[in-house]
Amino acid sequence: MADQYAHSGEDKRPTETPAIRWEEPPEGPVLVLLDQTRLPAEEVELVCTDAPALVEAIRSLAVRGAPLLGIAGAYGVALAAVRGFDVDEAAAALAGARPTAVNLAVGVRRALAAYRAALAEGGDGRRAAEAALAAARALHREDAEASARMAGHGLALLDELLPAGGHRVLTHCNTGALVSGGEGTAFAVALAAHRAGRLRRLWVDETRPLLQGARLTAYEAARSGMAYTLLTDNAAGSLFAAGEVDAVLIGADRIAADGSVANKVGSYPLAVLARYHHVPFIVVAPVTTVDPDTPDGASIEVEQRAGHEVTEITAPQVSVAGAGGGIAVAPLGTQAYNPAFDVTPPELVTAIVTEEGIVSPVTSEALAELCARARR
Ligand SMILES: CSC[C@H]1O[C@H](OP(=O)(O)O)[C@H](O)[C@@H]1O
Repeated sequence: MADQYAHSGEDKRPTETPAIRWEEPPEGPVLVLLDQTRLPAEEVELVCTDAPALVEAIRSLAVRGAPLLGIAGAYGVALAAVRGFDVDEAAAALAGARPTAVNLAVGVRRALAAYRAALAEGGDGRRAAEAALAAARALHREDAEASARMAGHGLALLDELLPAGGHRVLTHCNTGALVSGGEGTAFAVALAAHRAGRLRRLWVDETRPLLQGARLTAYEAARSGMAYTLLTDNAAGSLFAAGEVDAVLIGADRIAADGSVANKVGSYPLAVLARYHHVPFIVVAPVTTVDPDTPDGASIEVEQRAGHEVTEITAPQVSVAGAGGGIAVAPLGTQAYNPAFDVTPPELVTAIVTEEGIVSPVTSEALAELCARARR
């Protein structure tokens, strides 16, 4: 296929503004988020001063993506603590803001444990708040380090599995710096391949209904200078049939103990296509996304979102028209099925890449070891 959509440009930071940062202005500590619902049209920041504001930002996907949700959840606990709110109440609201990405509960749990441990050791509220903040900062740092290591492992796997020369990789949803303390998960692998001169093309699924691919991955890919092409989700099959896909790289929101992978809806059909066309289907996720306490895919709670996300087009540039704030593309009153995620069974997963290495094939023994690492 002609490279008519090749894009060349210097390798810039995906956005000038970090996805999340903790600030301590004179009026008191705040959590500053890059509002991802406004991208790619504009970089707008949300300033959260309490947990309810952060819960709303999580629910609206102003802040999103499993690893970043974990970091945000941990900072949210610290924010409640430093501002003297009820920390247990804040932690419960944050952990319950979205059900599928296990990282959110993990991040909240880490900061809450640090807070409670400081109190148990006789520390006062201020000391306990500092402990929660330190736990959030540590998770932020660890995720950035994990992202870099996953990128290295993932590129090595692509080089091992695929013929020499440029790799043509298809990805779904958004898994770059906007979901991470670093450069992301699956997108970080594509970025590493690009920087090594071994990415021939990144195929970007638009990812209906919220268009994380079209709005966010295309934005990050453009700024990186890599060759990328956007496609509708329903066009992926024809790309496989044309032999234009060498590997699929996706992220994850929860990996169950049996290796089932919950990820953005549309991931499971890609796994079936990849298997049918003998293309590696590679999941890239930090160990914090592995959930030893969820036994299998059927046990994963898949978030069901509002129907208007399907029946209306809601993008930063459009004006208000439909009930949900977008332009109605379906008759008003149309009911819609809108699962935010789907679950891919382990037998369709070629490899799971974490910061600790590559699990392939996905055997019960390898999964048991991965789960043990997740429990540490
Ligand atoms: C690697 S985390 C990114 C992950 O999160 C996305 O979901 P959402 O945009 O709803 O937060 C999607 O599942 C991505 O794979």
